[in-house]
Amino acid sequence: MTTLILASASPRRKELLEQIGVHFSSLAVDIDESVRSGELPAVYVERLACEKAQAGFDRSDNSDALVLGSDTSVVIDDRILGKPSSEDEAVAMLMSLSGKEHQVMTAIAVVGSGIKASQVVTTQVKFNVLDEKTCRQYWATGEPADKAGAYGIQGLGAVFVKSLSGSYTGVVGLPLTETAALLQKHGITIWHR
Ligand SMILES: Cc1cn([C@H]2C[C@H](O)[C@@H](COP(=O)(O)OP(=O)(O)OP(=O)(O)O)O2)c(=O)[nH]c1=O
Repeated sequence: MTTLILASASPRRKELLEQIGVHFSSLAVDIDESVRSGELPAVYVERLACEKAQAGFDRSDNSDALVLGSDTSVVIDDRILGKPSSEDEAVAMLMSLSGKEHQVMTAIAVVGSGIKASQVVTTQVKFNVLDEKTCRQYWATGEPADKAGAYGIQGLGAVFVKSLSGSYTGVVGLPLTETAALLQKHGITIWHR
């Protein structure tokens, strides 16, 4: 049986993978997350997911393991929003999403011996109109700091979301339908088989 390693430090990704009954271990990887000049958002998230999976495979001492990596970015008008590094940046990100539709792109990638596969899952999210005071109060809760686009749909940030079309779990960080299919294709068992 192939063993699975999740190359991630994200508690959300761990919880999501546990949710579908997959057995795995985790490994934190550190890669350079800078965007290359002219790099398209979908190309960027897919490259990062592949680099995380590859870094996990290189670090693991089990060459029979399959390593899963993932990356999430919020995209508004083709601009990539990663994690905010300050209150002002978070407020600017949230205000740029206010009253508009944006995309959340999450890429998943697997790397194993002779295996390299990846996929990007895009979800459309419409935001309510926000005001700056609310954005500052939201920053003070601590929730936005470690999240792409400075919000968490699974937390207090749920009140900002008017509608969504696509993968809810993809927005949280790991699109479960596509992840289950990718893992099963490479010999990993999920809850039912
Ligand atoms: C939009 C959105 C993002 N996020 C999170 C998902 C990701 O964990 C994070 C984006 O950062 P990532 O760089 O994708 O991942 P990470 O640094 O948290 O973890 P890893 O170790 O796997 O690299 O934003 C939410 O939790 N909820 C949301 O609604």
